[in-house]
Amino acid sequence: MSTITLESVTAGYGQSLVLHEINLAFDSGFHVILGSNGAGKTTLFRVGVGILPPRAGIVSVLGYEPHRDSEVKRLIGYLPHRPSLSAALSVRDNLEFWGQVLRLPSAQRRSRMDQVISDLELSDLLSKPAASLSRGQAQRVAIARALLGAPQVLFLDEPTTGLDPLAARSLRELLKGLARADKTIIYSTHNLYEAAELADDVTLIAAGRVVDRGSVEALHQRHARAQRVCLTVEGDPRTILSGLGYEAVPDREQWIVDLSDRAERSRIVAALVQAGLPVLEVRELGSPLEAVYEDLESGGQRV
Ligand SMILES: Nc1ncnc2c1ncn2[C@@H]1O[C@H](COP(=O)(O)OP(=O)(O)OP(=O)(O)O)[C@@H](O)[C@H]1O
Repeated sequence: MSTITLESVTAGYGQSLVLHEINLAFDSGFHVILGSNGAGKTTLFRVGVGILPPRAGIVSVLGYEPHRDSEVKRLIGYLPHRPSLSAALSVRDNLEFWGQVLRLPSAQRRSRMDQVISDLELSDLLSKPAASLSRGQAQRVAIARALLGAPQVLFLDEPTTGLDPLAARSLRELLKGLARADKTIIYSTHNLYEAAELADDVTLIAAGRVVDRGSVEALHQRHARAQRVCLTVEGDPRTILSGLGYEAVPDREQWIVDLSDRAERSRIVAALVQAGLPVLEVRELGSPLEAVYEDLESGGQRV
């Protein structure tokens, strides 16, 4: 049985339904959820951690129904979209308090606190009241809190939001290590580079429905049409390319070309070679998920 399963799950707020007939299963590894603002990612996370009961369908995490079995909440680490710390408490007391909520025995609480303080580089912040933290500092404390119980399952809703580039990188490395150590990580982000770097698989959500799921490569194959490439060519390719309907923009020794379709790559390379202009390199620019995302947003292929 998978660590997390959602079967025909429907969920929403008041009169409005947000998630429709969601069927998903996750095992250990890194699972990225992608979708535009309002697509339903945070709602999916709330259902997954048991804060929002589904209207219909079955949610199971580690064999429990999270909205019914409060025990499972101690086995799940959750970073909400807008994490709230206890403003008047220091960073240390926030973590200490959370360790008590999780009912960690005191020796384990101390060792886990030491671990997350080191992992999230919080030692200089421990005596500061949470209210005085910068946004990125508060985010690091909230992530530490989510990791405190060494949970088997992590739901992290845009965790790198507000982190500076080095803190974001060190968090990504930490989480990659956890995914390798058989944890199940459900992760939402709007950063497509980050998503492509981390994901074992990506779930695409639009208007509360799962529209596709797969590895970055598989999604790229299925969805990416337009492609921006960087060509390294011996000579000036502009005349040949303009004959094929493409504009080449010079970029130092290389040329940037926007292709309307991936399949055009081989056509332009063949035309250049035939014209006596050897092509030394064709490199796709940007994240491979960019074109996937564009296709998703333009209401492209649904599966
Ligand atoms: N507490 C709430 N009450 C009513 N409607 C809500 C509530 N929270 C979210 N919604 C609505 O549910 C829909 C999905 O919101 P959700 O926060 O799940 O999207 P999201 O994919 O996480 O978006 P974002 O990328 O902006 O964080 C939106 O239309 C939103 O307005």
